Amino acid sequence: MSDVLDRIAAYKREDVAARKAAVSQDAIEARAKKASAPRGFRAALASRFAETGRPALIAEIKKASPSKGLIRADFDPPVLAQAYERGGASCLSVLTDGPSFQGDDAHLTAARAAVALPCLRKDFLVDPWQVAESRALGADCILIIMDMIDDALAAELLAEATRWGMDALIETHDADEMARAAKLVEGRDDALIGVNNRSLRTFEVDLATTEQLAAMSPEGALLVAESGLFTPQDVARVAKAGARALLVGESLMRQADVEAATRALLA
Ligand SMILES: O=C(O)c1ccccc1NCC(=O)[C@H](O)[C@H](O)COP(=O)(O)O
Repeated sequence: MSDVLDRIAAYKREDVAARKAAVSQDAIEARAKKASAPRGFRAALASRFAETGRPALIAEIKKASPSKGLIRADFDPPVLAQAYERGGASCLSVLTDGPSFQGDDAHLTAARAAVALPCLRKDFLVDPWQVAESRALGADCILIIMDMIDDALAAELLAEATRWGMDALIETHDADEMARAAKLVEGRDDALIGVNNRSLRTFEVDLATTEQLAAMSPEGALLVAESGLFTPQDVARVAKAGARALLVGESLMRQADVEAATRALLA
């Protein structure tokens, strides 16, 4: 039986085929060219880390997930984006996948318009066409999930992101994926490598994943610890392992006062 990640990949391929049939490559590129200029996503994380010596926060706008179901009923992306910005986030991550996360492309455009922060389009990319689509929506960074695609497609997505002036967060979860990611960014000085503490196949979360993989992260890459971060102690643990940025969704999304919770997590 296929697991969640395989099911997501399957429906994404169908969805993208339908989107491409409706909007050609030329048409999506014309839209991408009209989008507001990319905001430096990696640069924002690097400069916050350089200023404070502490990991910078990528705060996630996440309504629901396959592992947790509904996370936040009172869900207003621009209001949440502003609370995150006031609370000290350096960047946003906005889920745009509908079937599994109750996300929407409009969440990204509305959140980005409400703040000055760079935004990651948090979605499952299985076709280079989606990179231009992401830029057309205003995204400043895309996500490349190594577990979901082969090396050739990962290289194409990364090249497309670079062509559009966007950053790419390259997500890994085990040693093999980290080795593939390191090869992918060989010779680059702008790598942004994520370690997801959650298995996207079993949903098991373990912060030891960051501790184990950090040492394998290529030199010069900015390391992002993703998922399962709830307390300042969790933050200190992944920082000690070498994380220079954090990607946090659920623990902040569950709080009534998102701005205060963001401040408290970073305190
Ligand atoms: O969150 C899930 O259940 C999930 C399931 C399948 C694929 C991806 C999934 N999440 C994406 C993420 O990586 C997280 O949204 C992100 O790292 C924030 O995690 P958290 O702080 O634990 O909400």
